[in-house]
Amino acid sequence: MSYVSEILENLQKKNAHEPEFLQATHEVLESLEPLINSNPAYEKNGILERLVEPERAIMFRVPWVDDAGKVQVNRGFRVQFSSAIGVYKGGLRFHPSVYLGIIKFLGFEQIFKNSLTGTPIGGGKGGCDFDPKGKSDGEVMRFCQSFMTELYRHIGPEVDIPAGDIGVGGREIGYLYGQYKRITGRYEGVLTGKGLTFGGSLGRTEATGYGLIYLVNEMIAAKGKSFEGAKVVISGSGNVATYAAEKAMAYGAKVLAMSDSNGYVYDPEGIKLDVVKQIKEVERKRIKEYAERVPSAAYHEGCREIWTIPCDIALPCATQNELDEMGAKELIKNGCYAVGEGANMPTTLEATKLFLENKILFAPGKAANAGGVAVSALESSQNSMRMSWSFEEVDAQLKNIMINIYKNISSAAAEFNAEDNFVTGANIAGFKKVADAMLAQGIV
Ligand SMILES: NC(=O)C1=CN([C@@H]2O[C@H](COP(=O)(O)OP(=O)(O)OC[C@H]3O[C@@H](n4cnc5c(N)ncnc54)[C@H](O)[C@@H]3O)[C@@H](O)[C@H]2O)C=CC1
Ligand SMILES: O=C(O)CCC(=O)C(=O)O
Repeated sequence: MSYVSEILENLQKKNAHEPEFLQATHEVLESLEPLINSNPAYEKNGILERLVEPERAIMFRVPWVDDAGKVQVNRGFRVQFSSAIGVYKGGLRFHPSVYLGIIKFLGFEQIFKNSLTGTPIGGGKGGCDFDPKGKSDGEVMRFCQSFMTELYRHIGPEVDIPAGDIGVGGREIGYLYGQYKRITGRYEGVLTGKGLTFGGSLGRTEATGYGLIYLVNEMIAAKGKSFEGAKVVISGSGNVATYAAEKAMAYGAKVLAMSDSNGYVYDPEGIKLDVVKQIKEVERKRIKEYAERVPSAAYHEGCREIWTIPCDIALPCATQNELDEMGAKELIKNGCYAVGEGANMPTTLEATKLFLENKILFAPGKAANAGGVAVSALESSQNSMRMSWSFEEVDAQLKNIMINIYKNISSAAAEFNAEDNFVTGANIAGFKKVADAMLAQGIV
């Protein structure tokens, strides 16, 4: 049995109840096989065994009192996966589906993504099975304060720097930051995605979505295509989806549809983003509202059918495994030529395989959505220097980082005889730097 197969078998035995973690590790390890086989030092030093086991996984009780005076208890997590190349860095997700397996898959992906950014940050992720939907501001604040009352002892600007993810935006980061400061008495860059009045970076809100478009633009330009006049379908209507839509439109694309976990809206005249922002960022309502406000749009129940809309470019920006084999078949049948993952692991393994077999240009999340964490790293740098850069400066650095990521993943793919397979390219390019740091640091 090969070294990689042995690791995969052990992973399966030890993590049988964590399908998302198994999916993420399988995808990475299988594509690393040629590199691993050509470098015996990786096996000799147990690089893969160590890489698939988090350095530390913290699980904790989060008690809080709701508006009716009832005590509620949620389960919180922080998985500090790898510090080989820098302090742990990765978002916090507040969603009822959160359990250890989701946080481990996200933390594992984060290791390679953070490495690809070219900035010195290790991989981590955290979250809670708390559902912010339908909660009052007071409830969200009390929950965040309780969450931080445990988390604060495990994080710090030289240790672990959390940020946002699903269900954690500016409001939540503000409450978390306030509680950290109150407990520790320290004003420091312990979180990113902060408000602009207390150490946040211009451009962080837009970074993941804009970064996705910068990377996809490079990928399609290499084949003589562009966003100008392209029909684009984007799932989700949160942070990543909104700013991906904004930049795609700025590049001349028409965004035909967006969604949330209940359904999608299709607007053949092109999505009006100011309406989406009002509904989602200000009123925190469902995407269904869009069709009630814009006459050219129609609402459809069920979010998976969004992929039946004919388009040139598909951007899954909502959540894991939202684009399956059925969706992939529809997209391919309707002439879609490029897919860029704004979300983390939104495409199932079977759908990814179909895209690659059919020569669809496919940008995997760990490369395509790395712009968010890259600008988080820029926010940390600004905090350390006690400086604030202009939007233009941050955006120019983001663009540069995304262009470099594209160059690195495409040259890694070519080097391993997998031209235009950016899944292999991203895994190999992200892994190399981490593995070499692990080799240099001994068995730790
Ligand atoms: N916020 C960031 O900077 C980064 C986020 N990501 C990833 O991007 C994805 C989206 O995150 P955010 O936009 O930050 O979260 P968000 O909480 O702002 O938005 C999530 C959106 O997805 C929708 N959604 C949830 N489940 C859905 C489903 N099954 N089908 C359709 N829509 C669904 C929600 O209704 C919401 O509109 C996640 O996978 C996250 O891990 C990745 C890199 C950075
Ligand atoms: O900005 C960050 O530190 C983390 C963003 C994130 O969670 C992600 O890249 O998935």
